Amino acid sequence: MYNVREISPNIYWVGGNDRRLEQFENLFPLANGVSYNSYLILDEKTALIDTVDDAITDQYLENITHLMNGRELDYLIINHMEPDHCGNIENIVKMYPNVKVVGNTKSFTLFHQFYNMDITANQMIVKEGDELSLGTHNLKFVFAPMVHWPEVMMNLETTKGILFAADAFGTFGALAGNLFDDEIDYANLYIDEARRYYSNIVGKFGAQVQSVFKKIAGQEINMICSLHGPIFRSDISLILDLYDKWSKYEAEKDGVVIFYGSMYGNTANTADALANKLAQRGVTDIRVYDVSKTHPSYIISDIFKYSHLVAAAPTYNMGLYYPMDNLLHEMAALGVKNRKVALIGNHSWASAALKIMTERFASMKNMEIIGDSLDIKSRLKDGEEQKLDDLADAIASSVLKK
Ligand SMILES: Cc1cc2nc3c(=O)[nH]c(=O)nc-3n(C[C@H](O)[C@H](O)[C@H](O)COP(=O)(O)O)c2cc1C
Repeated sequence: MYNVREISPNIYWVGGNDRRLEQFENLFPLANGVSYNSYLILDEKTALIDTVDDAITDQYLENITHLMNGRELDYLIINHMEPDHCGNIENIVKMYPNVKVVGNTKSFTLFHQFYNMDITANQMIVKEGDELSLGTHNLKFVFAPMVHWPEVMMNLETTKGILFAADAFGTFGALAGNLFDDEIDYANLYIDEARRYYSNIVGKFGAQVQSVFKKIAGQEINMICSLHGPIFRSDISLILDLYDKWSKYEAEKDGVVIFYGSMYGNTANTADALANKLAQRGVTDIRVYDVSKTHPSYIISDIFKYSHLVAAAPTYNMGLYYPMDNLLHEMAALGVKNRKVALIGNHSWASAALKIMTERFASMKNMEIIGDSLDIKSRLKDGEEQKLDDLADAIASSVLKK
C-alpha cells in the first residue's frame, strides 16, 4: 500500500524506511534502521526531489504512482548522487521518459559512472543560483559542494521557505510515522544519532558546511527537509545551532570522553580509576569506552560532543594497539580539532604507544595535551596513585575551569 504524507500544500513526503539494513555504508551500525526521504511537488509542473535506495524501490514507486495519478512528471531533481538516493533514477526515467533530470555537470558525470542508462537526452543542467518555477512554487539551487560529496546541491523553495537540504541535517534511525520535529521528542530520540551521522559522515567537511551557512544567511527558512530522518518545522534553530557548533569543531558540552584499549585489563583499570577520580573532583559528564568493544562511530560522536578527551592504550608489536590506532586514524581523517587531551600509555618491555599517540594528536589541529602523560609499566601500582591524582587534577581543573 502507498505510504505518503503532505508536508505543505501540494508537497509530499514519498520516502520510506529500511529497518533491515545492519550497517549504513556497510560501516556504521544501525540500531533502528534509516529513512530515505524523497519529496514530490504537485504544482502546474510536477517535480520529484531525489529518489531512494533500491532497498525500498517497491514502496517508493507505489507512492509515486499513487500521487501522480496518471500525471506526467516534469522534473526529477538530483541533489545528491550517492546511491542511497539515486537507486531509482533509472526507474523514474523509465516510468516518465520525457522527464527532465535536473542536476549540475558533476551530478551527471557521477550518474554516468554509476549507471548504465544514458540519460543525456533528459539532462537539464543548472548552475548555482538558478531558479526553477513550478507554478506557485519556485526552487532556487544552492550548491553545497563537499557536504559531503562534490556535486551536492540544496533547493530553497522560496515562496514557503522550505530548504531541501540533501544529506545535511539528516540522521540515522527510521521514521515511526511521526515525520515532523514537533511530533516527536527529537532531542531524546534523534540527536545522538544525528550527531553520529554528522560526525562520521559529514564531519570532515566543517568548512564546507560553514560556506553553506553563509549562502543561506538571511533567507527565510521555515522548514528543513533532509534526505534522512525527521523534517524540521518547529524548532529549526535547534539543528542549525548544532550544525554550526559541529562544523566549527566546538564542543557542545564540557565533559570528558575516556577511550581505552586493553588486553589484560590493566589499562582499563587505570581508565576506570581516572573516571572515578574525575567524578570525585566534580566532573559530571564522563563517558568511558573500550575501543575494542564500542564501534568507533559512537566514540567519534562523543568526541564531537565533549570538550576533553583521554586516550589510553598499550604498546602492541612496537606500535599502538590496533583498535586505538584505527580510532585515531579516523579522528585525523575527520579533521577533529580543538580539544584538550590527556594521554596514558602502557607497555611491558619497550614503550611505543604513548609516543605514537602523542604524535597523532600533535598532527591534529589545536589539540592541547594537558597534565603529565602517564606511561604505565604493565599495571599502575597503588604506590603510583599520585601520578593519576595529578592527571585527574589537571583534567578536572581544566573541565571545571578552576
Ligand atoms: C601481541 C602483543 C604484542 C605486544 N607488544 C609489546 C611491545 O612491543 N612492547 C611492550 O612493551 N609491550 C608489548 N606488549 C605487552 C603489553 O603492551 C603490556 O603487557 C600492557 O601492559 C598490556 O596492557 P593491558 O593489561 O591493558 O592489556 C605486547 C602484548 C601483546 C599481546
